[in-house]
Amino acid sequence: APAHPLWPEIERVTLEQLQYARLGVEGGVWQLFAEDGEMKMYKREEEVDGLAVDPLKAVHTVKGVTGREMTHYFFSPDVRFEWETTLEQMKVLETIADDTLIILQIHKRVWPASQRDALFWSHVRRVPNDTDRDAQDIWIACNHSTEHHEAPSNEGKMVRVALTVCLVCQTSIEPPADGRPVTRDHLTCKITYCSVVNPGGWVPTSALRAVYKREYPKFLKRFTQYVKDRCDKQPILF
Ligand SMILES: O=S(=O)(CCO)c1ccc(-c2ccc(C3CCCC3)c([C@H]3C[C@H]3c3ccccn3)c2)cc1
Repeated sequence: APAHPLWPEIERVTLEQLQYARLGVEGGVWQLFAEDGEMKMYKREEEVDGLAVDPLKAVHTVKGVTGREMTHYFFSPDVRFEWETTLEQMKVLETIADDTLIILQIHKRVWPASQRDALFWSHVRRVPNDTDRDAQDIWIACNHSTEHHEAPSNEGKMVRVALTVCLVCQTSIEPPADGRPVTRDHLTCKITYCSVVNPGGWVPTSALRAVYKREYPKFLKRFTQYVKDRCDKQPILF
């Protein structure tokens, strides 16, 4: 494992997020707030210091792509502006490894909130499926707020959000009966997207919840469609 001071935290948070995502939406604590075809979005209403910090969990099933492809495009900074419509600026501050970056993002102003930025490490990893041997490996991408000397907290300029986000993907293959090669028609990717965003500064709770309700479904729908379009007619990456 790379000898970087953040590595123990990256390892711990990534595996914690994997377990958290795999809990699914049991227990009746999750409120379904948006549905679109296979995509179901749940939230829990929580406040920290009077700020709405509503954990979000979305489950979705996408045909024709693998978990490796889905998490690759989620992780890759090179394509982020192609699907992240709320992004204004992005800078890779540090490349810790080819699967681990530190990124500074400035998001567009989302009325009535003032403009915000996010500084986080971003990591993607394949996790062997420990429960089901003949299942495909699980892929996880995780973004978690961090500090960095090149992005000092803004001393009053921009509000910095704190976030922990994960995208966990499990691919299944329905093999063609007659032993023909596997094509994208035989692929199904089950996705769990989890996010906890602390807005970092005052936003009216009702307004923030309205923004979440509008932005998250749009975001996940657009992102998954982007990956399907990118992968269509391309060789499958397992
Ligand atoms: O999954 S990622 O890592 C993808 C890489 O970009 C991610 C996702 C979401 C955010 C984010 C950052 C700021 C806000 C708010 C807080 C107060 C005002 C802005 C929100 C809330 C508004 C919700 C939202 C959800 C989805 C997209 C945009 N907006 C979300 C950041 C990163």
